[in-house]
Amino acid sequence: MTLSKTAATAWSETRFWVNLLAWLSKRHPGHVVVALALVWLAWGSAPTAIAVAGAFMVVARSWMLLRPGSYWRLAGPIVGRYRAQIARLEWVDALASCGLANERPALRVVSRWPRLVLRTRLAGGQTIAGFEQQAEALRSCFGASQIRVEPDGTRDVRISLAFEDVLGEPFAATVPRRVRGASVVIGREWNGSDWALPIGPHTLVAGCSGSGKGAVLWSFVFGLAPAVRDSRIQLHGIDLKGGMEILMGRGLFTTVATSQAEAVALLELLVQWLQRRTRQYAGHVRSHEPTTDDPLHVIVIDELAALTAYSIDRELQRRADVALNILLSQGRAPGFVVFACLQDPRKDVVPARGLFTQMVGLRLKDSSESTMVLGEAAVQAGAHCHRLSVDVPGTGYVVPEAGGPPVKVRAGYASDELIRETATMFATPTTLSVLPVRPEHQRRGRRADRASDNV
Ligand SMILES: Nc1ncnc2c1ncn2[C@@H]1O[C@H](COP(=O)(O)OP(=O)(O)OP(=O)(O)O)[C@@H](O)[C@H]1O
Repeated sequence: MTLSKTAATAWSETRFWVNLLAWLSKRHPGHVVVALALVWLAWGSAPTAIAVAGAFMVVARSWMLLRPGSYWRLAGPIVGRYRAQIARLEWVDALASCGLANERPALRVVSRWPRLVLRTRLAGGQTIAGFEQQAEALRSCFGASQIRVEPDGTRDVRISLAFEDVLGEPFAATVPRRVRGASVVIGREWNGSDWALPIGPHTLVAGCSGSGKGAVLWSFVFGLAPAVRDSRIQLHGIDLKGGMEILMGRGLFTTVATSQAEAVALLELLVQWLQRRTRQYAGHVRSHEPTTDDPLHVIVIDELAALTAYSIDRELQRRADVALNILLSQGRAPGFVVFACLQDPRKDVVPARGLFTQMVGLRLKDSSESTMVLGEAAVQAGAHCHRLSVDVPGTGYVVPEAGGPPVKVRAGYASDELIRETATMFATPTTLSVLPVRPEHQRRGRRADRASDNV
């Protein structure tokens, strides 16, 4: 823990005790007067009392840092009770300062710990969207680190507040023993629960350089690794940054393309497989079930723009675009899924952006980029990718597949050793090499050379 973090924690701890004292004085003034009177009477032994109190605080803090699990099991419910009381006291003022005041602002505390979950009834003229728009203001009123606003039935709104930032400290990526269900665990959500990413939809992970796209990519690949070893999933990697990222886990990939010409050959081969499978399935099967004979093909692309925008060879770029669009628009049902990472989400860089059905927004440059990736509603509801700090790589926002407000998430850290170990342990039994395509202009050049040699 850095010095600044320790100072921030100490400051928040002090604020907590001062607030608690203020609340107790408001709520139980008699008890506070008696306690102060006892302290005054015991003033003669003040040094002992101060030493005991100091020792108590040091022990409590060390316990919290060294054994957070057991500390919060004991302290959590007490802290939760206190926060619920503070929320009750501040509720009316908070609503008023956020422009959400109403005549009967009833409040129900649904749960106190580890999150404070509040429920209130919408007054006439109020909407869920109104609360969503004010989510950020409500969050700061309660001094929470995270907030989530969602409908609860038809007339109530549920506000969940988290005070500890569980995503603040990095944690290691995990490799499961088997793939369970149709999603893989990538990391943690804002409230400490698992962040599971559905496998089926085409996924676009957008984030500027150093935002931690690699962590999301490898956590996704790790989640699929057991099915890769069993041949129920085949991974195909495209890494036009010379293979620096994907070749680290080469053993997991059936094919890898590290040049534009290889990438086009690979994508066009996959389109052929897709079309063959679609013909086989026509009239019999409507959605693909992965088996060893008919595996799910997952195409993992490290920097999508290198394929669709930054190539000097226009013909190869056009062919890559066409093949990618076919995979994105027709691939889901016959079992071809694209997972791509990207630094610059502008439409002229990635024309096929709209064909991705699942977006992960990591740290981005400005609010317009956050809107491009997650949509206006998500940004209004608090998905501020452009405000994420550089100190928390791998952190971002996702919009749940089932709808609802955006969720703050963080991917587990994938070290080079873990990538290599996983690639060895779960290596695919099927590897293929792709022969790079030769663009038409090169072939024409060759033919012209041969013709001039013959003259
Ligand atoms: N989840 C994480 N937890 C802790 N550290 C992380 C996490 N993800 C990434 N990092 C660290 O952040 C740095 C940048 O990560 P990474 O290379 O994955 O970013 P990137 O978005 O892929 O960048 P680029 O586009 O430039 O390749 C690395 O030093 C990495 O160790």
